[in-house]
Amino acid sequence: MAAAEERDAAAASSLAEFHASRAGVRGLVESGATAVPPLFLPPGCGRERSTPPTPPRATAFAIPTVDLSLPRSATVPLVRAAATSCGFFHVTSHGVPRGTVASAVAAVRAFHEQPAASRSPCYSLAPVGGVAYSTIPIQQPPPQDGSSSDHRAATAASPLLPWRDSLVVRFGPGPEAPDLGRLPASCRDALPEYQRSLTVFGKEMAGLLSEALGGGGVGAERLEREMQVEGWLMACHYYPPCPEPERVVGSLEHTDPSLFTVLAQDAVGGLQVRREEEEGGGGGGEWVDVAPVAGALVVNVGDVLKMVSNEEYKSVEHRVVIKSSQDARVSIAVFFNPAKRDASDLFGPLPELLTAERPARFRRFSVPEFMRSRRESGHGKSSIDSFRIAAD
Ligand SMILES: O=C(O)CCC(=O)C(=O)O
Ligand SMILES: [Fe+2]
Repeated sequence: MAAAEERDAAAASSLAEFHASRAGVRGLVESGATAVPPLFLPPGCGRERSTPPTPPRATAFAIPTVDLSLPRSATVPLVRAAATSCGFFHVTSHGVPRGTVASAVAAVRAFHEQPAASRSPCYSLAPVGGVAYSTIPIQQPPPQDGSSSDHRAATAASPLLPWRDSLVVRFGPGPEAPDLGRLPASCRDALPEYQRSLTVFGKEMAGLLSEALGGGGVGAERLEREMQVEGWLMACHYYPPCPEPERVVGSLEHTDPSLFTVLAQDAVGGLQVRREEEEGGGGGGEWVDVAPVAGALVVNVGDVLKMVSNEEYKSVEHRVVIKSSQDARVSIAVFFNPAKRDASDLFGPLPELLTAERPARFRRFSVPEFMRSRRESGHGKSSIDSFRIAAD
């Protein structure tokens, strides 16, 4: 066997061994690991190099805040300014009771911190009964030089794991509730309650994002009508403390495929967004921390809304770094996606946004087509390039 093939085979077998433990990254920490196994080291950041990557520059930048206790005449322009500039904002006075958020975050922590024997029956890379607990391998971006014709095969040959375990719960579609029977009692109560509360908040957010589009030309129900916005997919992340935090990634840089995402995070921190300097962004902007704000939820625009808004709104790259060798971090992301998912349900820039000066920048697409493109081209911002209409 050639050396490269041997390395790939060894990596594939350590990945299989890791999944077979069914205990996640937390299992490694519990077993007393003092060094990070190679599976978690991004190429160029430790596998071949002994020096750690340069940490991001500390920047005094805070994402905007939208206070929903203000009158609508004030919140709509605030949402517009935030979604068109940095694509990420904090929302306060959002109507989701503090206790509901705190109970959900505590329940997620409780799930991940129960003994391995209790959480391992849920370990699965594919959702069973709407529930999956696993360390989801990172799909790495394809090489820039186009040398790999089969990106997925290349990714499978050099697996990379995030320093994160996730409990993913799908609450819909359909009347059937997810099977939460194997989760601790705190999760069975707190997660559905949080999801119900977020559904109400998500509708309000969809209305605001809709009304803030096109400088007043699009009605508050427009997105809801077009896309039947739903918030059924909940990713409950747990980032264990890491003995070598600077060598791992909690989440590789990516954009969200959603219309928009709502994130609750505890006080540990680690989420970073890439600031884009100019329209279109060169991908070279600096990384800045989204410091946790007590009581606030984070909202970010996803790729689908970026395209539907004809790029008025920004879907910004973000990532998670591990800050601590002591504290585990918990976050809960709820993805608000279009409910219409058939190949015949086409979405594209809303016609009322299009003018001679600003013609459609994206062609129409269906959700399955969009998800396929994302699988093929990685989770970075280039995944929507295949829908872009070239400017003359
Ligand atoms: O944990 C976080 O702060 C971010 C999670 C995230 O970006 C995602 O689930 O898409
Ligand atoms: Fe994300």
